[in-house]
Amino acid sequence: MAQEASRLRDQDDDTAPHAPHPPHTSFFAPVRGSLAAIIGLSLLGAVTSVVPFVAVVELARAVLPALSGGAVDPGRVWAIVAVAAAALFVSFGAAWLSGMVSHVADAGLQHSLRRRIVRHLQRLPLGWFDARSSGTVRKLVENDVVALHQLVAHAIHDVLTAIAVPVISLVYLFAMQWQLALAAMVPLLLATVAYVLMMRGGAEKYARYDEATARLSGATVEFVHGIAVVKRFGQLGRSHRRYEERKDHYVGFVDEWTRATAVGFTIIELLASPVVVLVWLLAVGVSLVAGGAAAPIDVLPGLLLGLGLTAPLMKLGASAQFLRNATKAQQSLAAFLALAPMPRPSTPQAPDGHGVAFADVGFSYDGEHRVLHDIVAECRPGTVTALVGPSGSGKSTLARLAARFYDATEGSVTIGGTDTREIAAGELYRTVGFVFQDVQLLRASLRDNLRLTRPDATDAEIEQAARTAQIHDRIMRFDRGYDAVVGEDANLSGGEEQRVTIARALLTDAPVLVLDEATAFADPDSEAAIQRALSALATDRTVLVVAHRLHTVVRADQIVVLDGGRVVERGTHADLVAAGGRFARMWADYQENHARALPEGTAR
Ligand SMILES: Nc1ncnc2c1ncn2[C@@H]1O[C@H](COP(=O)(O)OP(=O)(O)OP(=O)(O)O)[C@@H](O)[C@H]1O
Repeated sequence: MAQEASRLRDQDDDTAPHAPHPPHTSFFAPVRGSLAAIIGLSLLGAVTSVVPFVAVVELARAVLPALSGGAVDPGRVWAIVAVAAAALFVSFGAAWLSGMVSHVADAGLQHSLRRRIVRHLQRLPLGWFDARSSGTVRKLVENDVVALHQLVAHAIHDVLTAIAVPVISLVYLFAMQWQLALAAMVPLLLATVAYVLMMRGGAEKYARYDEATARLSGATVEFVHGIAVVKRFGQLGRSHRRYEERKDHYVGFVDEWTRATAVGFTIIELLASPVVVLVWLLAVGVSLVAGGAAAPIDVLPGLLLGLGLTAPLMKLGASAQFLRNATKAQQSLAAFLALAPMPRPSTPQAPDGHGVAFADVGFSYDGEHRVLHDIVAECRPGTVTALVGPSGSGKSTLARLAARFYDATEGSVTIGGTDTREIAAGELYRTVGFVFQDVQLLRASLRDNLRLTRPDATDAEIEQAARTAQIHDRIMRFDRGYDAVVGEDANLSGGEEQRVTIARALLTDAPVLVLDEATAFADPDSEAAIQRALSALATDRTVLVVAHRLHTVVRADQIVVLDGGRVVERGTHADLVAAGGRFARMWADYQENHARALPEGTAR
């Protein structure tokens, strides 16, 4: 087990495993020794748990002669009692030890698995997180790992015991009195047949059950989360109806399944119940004795051990559910760990400067549909480049390539002349900061949120960044100022949250900044504040902004117009308007539609 501990440590070693673990085989490999010990101990526990019953039979044989005036051998009686006591002791000890070993192995396995998951998460392309909710990650780290816990810590021991005890008992019974042994098998076989018949099509039923559960939880989350939006747009009835429909579907399915299996379960319970088994074995035993096929003492083993044959069957049913969950969890963990990590450079290079250049960049998310074609663009340090274009033209995708959320499928993205694929991840994240539409503030103080990417920032630096991002005054209006906790006493509007993230980006000191839809939530007042904050960001930095509202890019040094994943125009606002092309038409439309919404002082 010391070796196992070191193997688990090796798996956790952040520096070691460039070599990926083969996903399927390696889950349990580090605890293989413990698993063997659990199996051995469970079997030992099963064998020794039968011994006291055998001892009772032998004790009866030893003392019965006394009833007919015969002599009892006290030495033999004590020997039997000693064996029974020792077996009981070993049986309990083995069960205890097996529980200990399995829980220790399980704790190590969970720890190692969680770390593997987290480490793998760190290596996945950032784009993977774009397309997934935190629920996906939570399911992997929590539910799937817990499903494996049930397997290692409980199911292996339970299943082995549930199979081994009846098998050992039957072997003993056949050795003692085969007719009664056969009779003892009857309830067991009938209950097994009933169970198999009842569970026919079980895989499909479980799949439908899982689907109904997932649909119901989806509808519940949608109903609860979206309640404000839904109410506002008068859709409460519809959302509630969807929830009701899914709840009815779920309840209907469970009801139908329960009805279909209720009779079967009752029959199994009856067949397995001690009273029924006892009456059956007594009837068979009495008729065997009456027919002269067995002596009364030969019936005793059947009565004692026959009773214990069917009970484990019930346990097996519950364990089967654990095994099913563990198999599914193992599959989803294996699929996750098999995801290709972002390739790491073998000899990382540092960028020389912080200009960003796209050279003949092509990109496809799925390997089939190209969303960017032959993009050539250069963003010089100290300038703002705005990406504009119709919805779906590839603006966000191009911006994300600069932050290496994904790697270009063709061509290259360079920062300071160095291909982003050749820059070490830490260096790249220090170089490129991003503020995306999906503002992520943690449930922590505003101060901690601001210095998230630069933990050593001083209070003065934090305040300076907040002032530049036009959010300092708002923060000071909270009773606890910078110590106010987001979501507790610091409740911010969408625009205010964005200014906090801009302040955070300012503090990061990243020389390249990628901003996507940074003004999406803003009202006209906070939008003007955000514009001032963005201008502050641009000083000495290379800034790439994905812009929807064209007035926000009037002052950009360069506007790159995308359409259908291609660059169709580029230039300053004045150049492009004068050229009378694609941008000029977009600008004219925009002015017509938004003229009244433009904040004061905006170029028109
Ligand atoms: N994670 C993804 N997986 C697959 N396809 C994607 C993904 N993200 C975007 N796309 C597709 O790539 C194309 C470009 O999308 P992108 O979001 O870059 O455009 P956009 O110009 O930023 O659009 P919008 O202005 O609507 O945000 C679209 O066809 C979109 O459906």
